[in-house]
Amino acid sequence: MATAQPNLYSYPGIDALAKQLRPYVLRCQAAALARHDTFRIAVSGGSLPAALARALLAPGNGSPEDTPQFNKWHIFFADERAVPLDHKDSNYLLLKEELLDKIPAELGAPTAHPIDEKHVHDEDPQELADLYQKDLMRSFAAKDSVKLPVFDLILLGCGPDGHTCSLFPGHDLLREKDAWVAAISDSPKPPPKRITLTLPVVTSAINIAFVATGGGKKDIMKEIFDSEEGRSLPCALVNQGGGEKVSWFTDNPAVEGVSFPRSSL
Ligand SMILES: O=C(O)[C@H](O)[C@@H](O)[C@H](O)[C@H](O)COP(=O)(O)O
Repeated sequence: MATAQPNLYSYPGIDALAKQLRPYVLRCQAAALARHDTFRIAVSGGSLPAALARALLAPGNGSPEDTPQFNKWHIFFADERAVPLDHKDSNYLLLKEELLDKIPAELGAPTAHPIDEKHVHDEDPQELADLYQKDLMRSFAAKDSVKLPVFDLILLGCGPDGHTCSLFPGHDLLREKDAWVAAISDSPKPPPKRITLTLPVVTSAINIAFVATGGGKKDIMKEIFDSEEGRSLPCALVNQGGGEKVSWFTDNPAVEGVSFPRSSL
């Protein structure tokens, strides 16, 4: 378990947040391309795709450091709902509409890794999770040769109950140690059937970033950052497991009243 603290950044609003999220993501990109000439990331649903698009689709200064090289990106899903890819609840559809469809051709096209939609209507989403894990194995080498996939960056949201990915407070899935991808059939946030990266995969990433905005988040942010009782919340477990690899991009209303010290970039 990591000992160093996560970084908590706070900005006046979503525009200022997006301006800082962009160089953060692009620094992660540069380090990943230097390491293995590919940038492997995982993204969540909710408000995250729109924030990411606001950061990355803004005009840059044209320098290589400030330019997304999307043709080197492999985008996986931190969690996904067991619905067809054109369903309104699909995180893939959300990312496609918010970001993928809007990337100018000259920036190249990322390789997206959606779920296998042939299995979205199965009674049990386990097959969907197993197939997604196989997709990860193809990208991150066979599971036997690497214990866990190491993403260059995982981008997460924080639910009002402290969930992240589809890892919900008090759920058995939080104890999963072996699987890379797990199935859940009783998600408290609809729709109930989903797949999710597991906690060990999330905390093994080289960089982990949360985006949390709006006054609706301030109570749960206090629990996650300031209270003992909040230590078992999924977001707090990511903080404990990821330590200084974790960065929170928030706006001021989301962290109003939070005493945890702010970092600056
Ligand atoms: O597919 C999902 O349901 C999400 O991945 C989920 O974990 C989300 O990130 C949080 O619920 C925060 O959502 P907001 O960013 O919309 O608050």
